Amino acid sequence: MGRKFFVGGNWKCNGTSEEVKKIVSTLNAGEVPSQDVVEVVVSPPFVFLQLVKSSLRPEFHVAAQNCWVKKGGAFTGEVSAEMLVNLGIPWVILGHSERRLILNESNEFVGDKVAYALSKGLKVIACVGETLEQRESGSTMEVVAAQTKAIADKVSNWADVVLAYEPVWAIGTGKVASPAQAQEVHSELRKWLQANTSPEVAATTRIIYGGSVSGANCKELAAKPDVDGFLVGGASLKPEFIDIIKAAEVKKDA
Ligand SMILES: O=C[C@H](O)COP(=O)(O)O
Repeated sequence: MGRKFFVGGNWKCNGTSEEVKKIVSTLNAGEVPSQDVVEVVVSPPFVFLQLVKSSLRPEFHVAAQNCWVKKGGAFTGEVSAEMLVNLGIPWVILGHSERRLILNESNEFVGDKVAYALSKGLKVIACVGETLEQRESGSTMEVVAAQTKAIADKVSNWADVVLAYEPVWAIGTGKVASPAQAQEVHSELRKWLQANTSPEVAATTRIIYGGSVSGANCKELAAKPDVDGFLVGGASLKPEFIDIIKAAEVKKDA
């Protein structure tokens, strides 16, 4: 199938330059599986992207946490896809639930952003996920399918997309989805891709899990067949991120 394990570290709105340097030196010193086995991408705030890019070990890559929905111009406070490309930033996270829920980014807006970023040559970590209320009302699949559809409607080439399933109730709460819960949604998302894009896209697109992933729970999650990696928040700021990267070995041995 060839889905290389993918571990993203989303640093969110955290860090001083001193802290960032410390995290980078921990990452640089970490013993991790080779890049044939795992792809690692860390996502510092915009202002630290260059610092991280220039000091991080070369086999790890960087991602921005957002970009503007179309060509740059009179959009105060925004950063365009063109700027990221110009600075050699290969990845961008789009549709994170913190942006969907706090900044009111709609499914369609996220779909437009993903399509525009891809058209400029960026690779995209596209996030989907349900709230606790939606899960409890039984609409998890309906919600994540609608979020994925808004992307699929505008995107034909999925080769540069990693789909991150991040249940909102698990983000930053310490309440991780069980491996079975993650597997269930990932498997349904893969079925959705099979039915609505193509069997090839379904078989090759990496679907990663995010929400309170830690050094302690990552191996069990990684053992599930449709969990192709992680998008890690809080733990990506800590040395245990190295242990999470090492969870890729679970797949190698599978
Ligand atoms: O993008 C990462 C997710 O929001 C997960 O964050 P967390 O690992 O702190 O729960």
